[in-house]
Amino acid sequence: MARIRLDHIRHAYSAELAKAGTYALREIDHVFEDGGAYALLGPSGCGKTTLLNIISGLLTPSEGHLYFDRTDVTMLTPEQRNIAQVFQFPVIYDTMTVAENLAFPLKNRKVPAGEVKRRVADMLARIGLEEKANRKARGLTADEKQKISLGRGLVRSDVNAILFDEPLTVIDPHMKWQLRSELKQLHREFAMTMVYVTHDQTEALTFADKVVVMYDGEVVQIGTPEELFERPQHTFVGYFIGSPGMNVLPCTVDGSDAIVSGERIALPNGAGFKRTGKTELGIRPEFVTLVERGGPNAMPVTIDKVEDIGSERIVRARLGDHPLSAIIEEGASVPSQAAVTFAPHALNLYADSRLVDRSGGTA
Ligand SMILES: Nc1ncnc2c1ncn2[C@@H]1O[C@H](COP(=O)(O)OP(=O)(O)OP(=O)(O)O)[C@@H](O)[C@H]1O
Repeated sequence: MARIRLDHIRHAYSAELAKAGTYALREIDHVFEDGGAYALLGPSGCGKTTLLNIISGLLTPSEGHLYFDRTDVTMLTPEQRNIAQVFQFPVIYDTMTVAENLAFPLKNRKVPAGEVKRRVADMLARIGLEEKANRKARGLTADEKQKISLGRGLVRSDVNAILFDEPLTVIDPHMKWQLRSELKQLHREFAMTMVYVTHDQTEALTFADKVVVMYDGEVVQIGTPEELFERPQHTFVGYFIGSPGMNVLPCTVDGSDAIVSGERIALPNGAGFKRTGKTELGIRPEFVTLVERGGPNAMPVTIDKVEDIGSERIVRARLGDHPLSAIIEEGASVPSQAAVTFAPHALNLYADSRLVDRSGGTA
């Protein structure tokens, strides 16, 4: 498999759009390591499919270069790039049997018959279609057809990468989990380079080693699920990952304190910096504690509502004029004169939406 390097890639869908400065991808300069499982995650229109299509060769970028290992593949066709693709909807041959569909990409590449038989049998078991191996694909459900598509994508071992574009959309919800586990297992066994587009955070966080969060035509962070949770590099990542997302509170900075609605909050790293742009303090609801007013560092809040979500409750409150969510345990009491404290280690400071690092600069 291959290491994929995106070298200063930009893309506008027409010369007019480029002239107007409207780029679907504004600047992508990243490396996807050989054997890594990456999920491209972001809201509708952020550029995930555009980026995937540039990797597959369905689109040529307006600017920049794409490398598979050391080979510049920017101008190569999808066939020349030797990749496997799985799309949102099934792409299979209806007149072939399930087994013939799986064997097709292998026979095309002149894989010896014994090897084809072994790999097809293995894949049939993984996608749970052994009993339908000799049935024509035509009569199968959409769900089963998409499993064949997945199988066809995964059956080859000689590809540079396997690209998935929202492949589980048509799959029944209870099967999704099983197929995701199967993908993960295959990735572990064969260390395939996988790039998986989704707008579903659960799907991204359970599938990928590294999640590539995209926002408005840019990659705002590439990180493990833990990194995205603990240190969102951009306020969008904090807001998009987690349920509810990170609280983002407008603030000013005075020395090593942040000031939110007149409340002074000591920053953990004492990051003192002078800046005239927008500054915000990020704190996840998991690290906001509800307390009685009057205690040390307690900041008074107004509670709007408390939502039950099974084993926990979400408290929707306001700190001054700013909405603030806290997660508390199911049985925990909500003080009538409520205030909050923030766990110091979980405070993140942002300048113009980017995380301020320990030296006071932005990521
Ligand atoms: N063929 C096209 N012509 C012009 N603009 C396009 C074309 N395809 C996509 N775009 C625009 O490019 C931007 C990125 O689109 P893209 O489909 O890559 O986003 P996405 O993150 O995959 O969204 P979704 O999750 O809805 O598929 C959007 O603003 C979209 O309107």
